[in-house]
Amino acid sequence: MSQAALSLNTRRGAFRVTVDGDPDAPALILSNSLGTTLEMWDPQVAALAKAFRLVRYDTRGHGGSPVTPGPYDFDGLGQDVLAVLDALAIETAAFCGISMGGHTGLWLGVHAPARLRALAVCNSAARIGAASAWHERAAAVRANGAAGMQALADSAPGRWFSEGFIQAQPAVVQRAQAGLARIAPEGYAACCEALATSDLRDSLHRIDVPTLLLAGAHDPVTTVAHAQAMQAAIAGAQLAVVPASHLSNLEAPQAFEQVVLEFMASALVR
Ligand SMILES: O=C(O)CC1=CCC(=O)O1
Repeated sequence: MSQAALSLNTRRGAFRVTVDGDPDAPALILSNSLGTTLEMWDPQVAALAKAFRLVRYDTRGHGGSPVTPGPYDFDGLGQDVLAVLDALAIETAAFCGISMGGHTGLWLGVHAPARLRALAVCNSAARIGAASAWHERAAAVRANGAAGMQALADSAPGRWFSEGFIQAQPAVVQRAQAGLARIAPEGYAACCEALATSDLRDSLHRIDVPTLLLAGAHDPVTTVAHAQAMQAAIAGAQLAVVPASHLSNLEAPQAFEQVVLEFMASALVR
């Protein structure tokens, strides 16, 4: 049973946060993907909170965190993480993020390495998608509001899950779609614009924290090849491939948890 979400006052606004696990354990902060909230991590809470002081937050523009007008950028999304850590008096933390959340982790690895003990970048890339496609998506959402979010939710299963999983686990898929339909259009659009403008490919070589790159074997968005390219650029980075599509923590929760926990255990004893 996880703790109720709280509204955490930080220097960058009031973020919706949950904190589970032993307050004296090492901190691990989890960062959600585009169009989801901290609830995306519900399947992982029991396993991860046994070993960590587990912090989850809604990324800006999502859930109960500030929906400030866009565009956003990853300097801002990364500073948000540091503000959450500061508000909780956490000096250093391990970080795990999926997709947009993983890209936020890459930004932190480049710009705030002193705050990170370990970095798990899951289903992500140093450059996610094409700028023009993100700008088009942002414009469509701003133009169509809630109906635009519903259209994105209708098309989400093919971006997020493999066909077999969609057939086998319709309740999980529908819950994720319903969550996406509830995201504020401006917050979603503003994050699309952050993705449009961020390219960390030339900065990855600066990351020197222990790094895991977790990819989904069937992910059509951020592919195994994207993870391999990041591995080639980040010294000592580990690569793991799990049998899943894009939202791998939902599609292959046990494999996801095992890979992340094994990586964190080895990284945190260094
Ligand atoms: O388009 C999607 O929903 C997939 C995705 C890209 C970045 C992200 O966080 O999710």
